[in-house]
Formats: sequence, structure tokens, C-alpha cells
Amino acid sequence: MSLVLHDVVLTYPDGDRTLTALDRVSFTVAAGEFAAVAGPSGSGKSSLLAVAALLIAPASGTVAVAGRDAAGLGPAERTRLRRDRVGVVFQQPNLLPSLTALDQLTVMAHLAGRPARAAAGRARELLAAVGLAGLEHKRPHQLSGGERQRIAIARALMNDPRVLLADEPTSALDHERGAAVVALLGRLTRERGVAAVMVTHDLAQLDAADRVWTMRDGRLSEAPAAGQRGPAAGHRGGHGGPPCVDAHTHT
Ligand SMILES: Nc1ncnc2c1ncn2[C@@H]1O[C@H](COP(=O)(O)OP(=O)(O)OP(=O)(O)O)[C@@H](O)[C@H]1O
Repeated sequence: MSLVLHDVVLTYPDGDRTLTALDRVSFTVAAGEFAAVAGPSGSGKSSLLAVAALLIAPASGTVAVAGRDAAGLGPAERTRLRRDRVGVVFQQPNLLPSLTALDQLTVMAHLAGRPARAAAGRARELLAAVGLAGLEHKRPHQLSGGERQRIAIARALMNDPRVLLADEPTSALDHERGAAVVALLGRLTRERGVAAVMVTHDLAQLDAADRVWTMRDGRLSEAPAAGQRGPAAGHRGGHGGPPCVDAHTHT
């Protein structure tokens, strides 16, 4: 498994009390698998991604990325594991305004100390893979929102991560562009053997995922497979509530 969370508890101080943001969460994602996590605001989805991205250490439980348990690592090793093995896509593409599409990607390789020539070749290949061949020299203001998010996805893959985390990647896009971005994430996940997790409010995008999980009050449950989720389960163009939030196969 490329991403394994086992019995993870994450708490935040909350005045005199402690807020449990992740409540004994266990979650595994295999190479080439595209998992989606849905759930109401404040349920713990971003906290889950922050723990999986090794940005926050849990109070208890274990997190392993690409077979390495993060618990025993010092800060520098943890940062290296994140940089080399984890790619993250945010709600907003967060591109650098003055850089071309190509340079948005090559700067990642530069920061990781990788050779420039190979980086340029990989950046071109990735831009083509996300449908942006021919736009390598465009700057962010010359591109559409969907195109900018495609650059962010290509950038997240630049260092060949084993885990790809996407936090509401379609929230700044209309439905059609959002669906195209999610389909792209699914395709790249399978083609490149990455373990991908997408957090989303957009229930219409869930059918693109191999597995769907729901988060509620810090607890994670797996929803049934797409064909068994029923008409209110977020089919494209559907308008149901959260998919099977009552399916308590708590792990
Ligand atoms: N840094 C923090 N300090 C204290 N409490 C926090 C912090 N970050 C999140 N929380 C709390 O933890 C709980 C889970 O928050 P989280 O952001 O993970 O949920 P979410 O499902 O991603 O919500 P949203 O969809 O609104 O982003 C919420 O009650 C939130 O208020």
C-alpha cells in the first residue's frame, strides 16, 4: 500500500478543551487507486490530508507513505519523504504569476536538486499529459482556470510522487471544467500508479473515484461501490445528499 493510516487520532486545543479532528481513522490507498473523501464542512477532511501529507503529526496512530513509517523520522527526513513521495493539489492552483507553465514545473525539480535538462523534458511530458502541449510558454494570466489547475496537477507529479493528495481541486471551477479535472486526476492516477486521495464537496464528481469514503465528526466510513450507492449518491448531474453517510463500516 502506498498510503496507510492506522488508528490515527488528531486533536487540536480548543479553549479549555481538546477537539478531536480525526477519531481513530484507518485508511489505505493502493498504488493506482483513486480514493475520494466527502463530508460536511468541519468534519476533518483537510486534517486527514494534512496528516497524510506529513504536515501534522497525529497524537497517536501511524502514517506510512510509500512503505515508510513517518513516526520515527526527524523533521528533515520527514520533509524529504514529503518532498520526494507526496504531491499536493490545492483548491487554488497557487501558481507563481511571473513564471511560464514550463517553469512552474521545472522549479520543483530545481528545489529538489534535480538536473535541469531532465527536468525540462519531464515538465514537457507532464504538460502534454494534462492536455497543455503548446502552452508551455504561457503565464498564468494567459490561461483559463481549468488550464491553471491542470498545471497544478502536473506540478504535483513533477517529482514522481507515490501519493497524490488533492484538496477540493474543483471548487474554483464550473461543473464541466471540474469534471474534466477529476477525470484527469483519475487517469493520471491509474497510468502512473500513484495512490490518490481527493477531498471534495462536489458530490457529482464522486463517480470518477475507485472508492468513496465519508467523513463525519472526525470518523471515516467507506461508502459502498459506485453501482450500489443508489440514485442519491452523487451521479454526474445528480443532486443527492452525501453518499451513504449512514454506511458505518468504520475501520
Ligand atoms: N489549526 C486548528 N486549530 C484548531 N482547530 C482546528 C484547526 N484546524 C481545524 N480545526 C478544527 O478541526 C475540525 C476539522 O477541521 P477540518 O478543516 O479538518 O475539516 P474539513 O472537513 O476540512 O472542513 P472544510 O470542508 O470546512 O475545510 C473542525 O472543527 C475545525 O474547526
